[in-house]
Amino acid sequence: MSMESAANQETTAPYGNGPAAADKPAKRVRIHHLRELKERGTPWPMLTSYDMYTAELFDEAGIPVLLVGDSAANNVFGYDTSLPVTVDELLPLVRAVSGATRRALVVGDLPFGSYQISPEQALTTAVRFMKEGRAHAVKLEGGQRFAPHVEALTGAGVPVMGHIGFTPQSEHSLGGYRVQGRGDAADELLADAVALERAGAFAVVLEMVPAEAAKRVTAELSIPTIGIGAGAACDAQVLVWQDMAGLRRGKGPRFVRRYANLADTLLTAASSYAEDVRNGRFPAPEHTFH
Ligand SMILES: Nc1nc(=O)c2c([nH]1)NC[C@@H]1CN(c3ccc(C(=O)N[C@@H](CCC(=O)O)C(=O)O)cc3)CN21
Ligand SMILES: CC(C)C(=O)C(=O)O
Ligand SMILES: [Mg+2]
Repeated sequence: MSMESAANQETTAPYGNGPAAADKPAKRVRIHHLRELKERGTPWPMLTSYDMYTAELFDEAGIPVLLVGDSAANNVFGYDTSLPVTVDELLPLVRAVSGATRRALVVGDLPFGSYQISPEQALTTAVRFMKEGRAHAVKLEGGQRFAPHVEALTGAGVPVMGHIGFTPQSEHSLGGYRVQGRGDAADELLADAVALERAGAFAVVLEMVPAEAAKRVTAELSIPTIGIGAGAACDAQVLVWQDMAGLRRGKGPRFVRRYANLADTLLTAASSYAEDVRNGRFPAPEHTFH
């Protein structure tokens, strides 16, 4: 089969738009590019994604890094915290996102319980994310105490993103959603960040930390910092996509800005469809076969 007819087959797939990866050869974002952006002082965006449609759109929008967050627990599966989500639940989502992107670096978030036990467990889980999920990198929560875990992964060729500050997998020991790294804790935050960089992490998420502490960490590290509720001095920013696009209703965390109101858009669409079916206005002749 010629390349052209193979491409046509993709575009005439019965569902979806076909994998974006089929259109053109991949020019995947590389980790050293993120470091260059830091050196140039150019902030970059990261979003979560958990499915092929959002992955394809965010890739097209030029989001260089997509995170398949363990926040799928809250934003896909409807759990009240991120703790219950499993590797087996996340892997198909990672696979969907990596399969739908051409450029974005896809990071899989290791869920609670899948890496903390030992560096060996971390590597076993990370290998599943890379092989079965086709992730390009993985993320894990924790600082100095997880340096051996990060080393085990980077030593095996798995790029690792760290995550410190407020770490949702520890919300019960942290006593809820609270800003971390205030006062004396800022030194500990910096020590955690430095330990992750030394262990070979390629970037580190700073979640809900004072802007001053994030600024200091960002200045001290040569790898990019990615803030969520960590101020404008970070090298990059991340939001959960349903918060960014207003699909999730309710007030939500203070660090969110809404760029659309998908909740209202979908509610109106579904209500109009329901009304049309009930009134006999859908389907119309053009939707009907004879
Ligand atoms: N949709 C969604 N957005 C997120 O940002 C997110 C998730 N889910 N799930 C996993 C974690 C949990 N996160 C959260 C969740 C809630 C708050 C929150 O309610 N924050 C309040 C209180 C802050 C405080 O008490 O200091 C806020 O006003 O920011 C913060 C982070 C961040 N992550
Ligand atoms: C909010 C980001 C950093 C995250 O860890 C997630 O979405 O799971
Ligand atoms: Mg997470």
